[in-house]
Amino acid sequence: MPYAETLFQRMGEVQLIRGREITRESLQQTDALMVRSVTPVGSELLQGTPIQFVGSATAGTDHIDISWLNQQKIHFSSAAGCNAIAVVEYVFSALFVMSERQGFCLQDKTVGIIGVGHIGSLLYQRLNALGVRTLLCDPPRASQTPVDDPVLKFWPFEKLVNQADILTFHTPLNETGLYKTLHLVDDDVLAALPENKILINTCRGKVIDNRALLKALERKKKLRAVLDVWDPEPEICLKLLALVDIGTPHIAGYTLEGKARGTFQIFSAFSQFLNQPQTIDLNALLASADFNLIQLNAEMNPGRLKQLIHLVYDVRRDDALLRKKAGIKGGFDDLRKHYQERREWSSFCVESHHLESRSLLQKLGFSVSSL
Ligand SMILES: NC(=O)C1=CN([C@@H]2O[C@H](COP(=O)(O)OP(=O)(O)OC[C@H]3O[C@@H](n4cnc5c(N)ncnc54)[C@H](O)[C@@H]3O)[C@@H](O)[C@H]2O)C=CC1
Ligand SMILES: O=C(O)C(=O)[C@H](O)COP(=O)(O)O
Repeated sequence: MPYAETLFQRMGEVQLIRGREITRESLQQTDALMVRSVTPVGSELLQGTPIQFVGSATAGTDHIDISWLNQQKIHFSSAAGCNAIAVVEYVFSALFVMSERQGFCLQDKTVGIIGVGHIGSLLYQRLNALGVRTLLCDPPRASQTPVDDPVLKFWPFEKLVNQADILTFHTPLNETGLYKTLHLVDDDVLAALPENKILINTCRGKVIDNRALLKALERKKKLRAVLDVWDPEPEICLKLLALVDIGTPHIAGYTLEGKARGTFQIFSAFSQFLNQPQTIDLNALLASADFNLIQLNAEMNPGRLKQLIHLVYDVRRDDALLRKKAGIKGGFDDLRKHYQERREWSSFCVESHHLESRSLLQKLGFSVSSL
């Protein structure tokens, strides 16, 4: 949780504990608890502790028993949308790797986005800017959007699965309920899936039944998978890793900006909870990126865009490291803890003579300037 110590010590004494090692005993003198996704928070951890505030510097909240916290009148705050840009940039990097390996052009494919919240809508915007056809599926939003809304058309899951060539998942993990996402992709969905689909999962491992996916990939069905999230983690299924095209250790959201925004969001919520609101400029705290200026001396085209995107972040780096370390005990967590700094596209300024190239890059989220 970058900057956590610097920020939270403005409010009191800070104790740092590893996320998987927090115990009830260690919280006996603690007023507020700030976690990330690896710490389950509920009665087992907090019953009998003086905790009054819980913050999670993450977008997902499935590790938090929110209804128990509400019952106990423990204030909870998470970091909605903090790492949406990071996940979208990860998906772009993976899409370009797959297009190169499979020899297709993204503009000839249809991308189905399942879950159109912070991440899904930004992905939709950026794919649109690139002229890639997208189909959207988000039943909770569809139930609130007027059916005749000309801008947003939501597809039922089964229909979208058939129509789209690439399926990318951006839902929360809902274990039960009307909008359950647990094993949204199961044996039945995989059996009915037409050939040559690409599945990308960057939301939660359990949204795809990993046992069913392994079986489908073993049957050598013409199916491709990109997995950042696994069931289980951190000791992932090595057989599954061997069969996916790209496998990474739950780092899709790990840009420095994304993580820092998470810390800032819960810090800001905590300072308001204490009635001591604070104004802090995130950009003033972030160090400038190691590289931040790129000169584009030709007009932007798909090949150059792929090169540029992989220059900034190439998902194959994380895939190679995971394949090397996943079999070693603690390897998955180690890669996450010592993650090599990754920056968002906006931290790179692309200089170009071409107005159209600059306009496209700007829509995609790069900073631009004219040469
Ligand atoms: N791999 C990583 O590092 C990261 C993973 N995540 C995961 O991605 C998830 C999505 O993140 P955000 O877009 O920020 O969340 P969000 O809450 O902004 O959006 C989630 C969207 O999914 C929709 N949804 C809910 N149930 C659905 C269903 N059954 N079918 C289709 N859509 C459904 C919601 O209506 C909402 O629009 C998070 O909950 C988290 O689990 C988020 C950030 C980083
Ligand atoms: O924000 C989320 O949701 C995520 O999945 C996180 O980015 C994952 O990172 P950790 O919280 O496990 O460090």
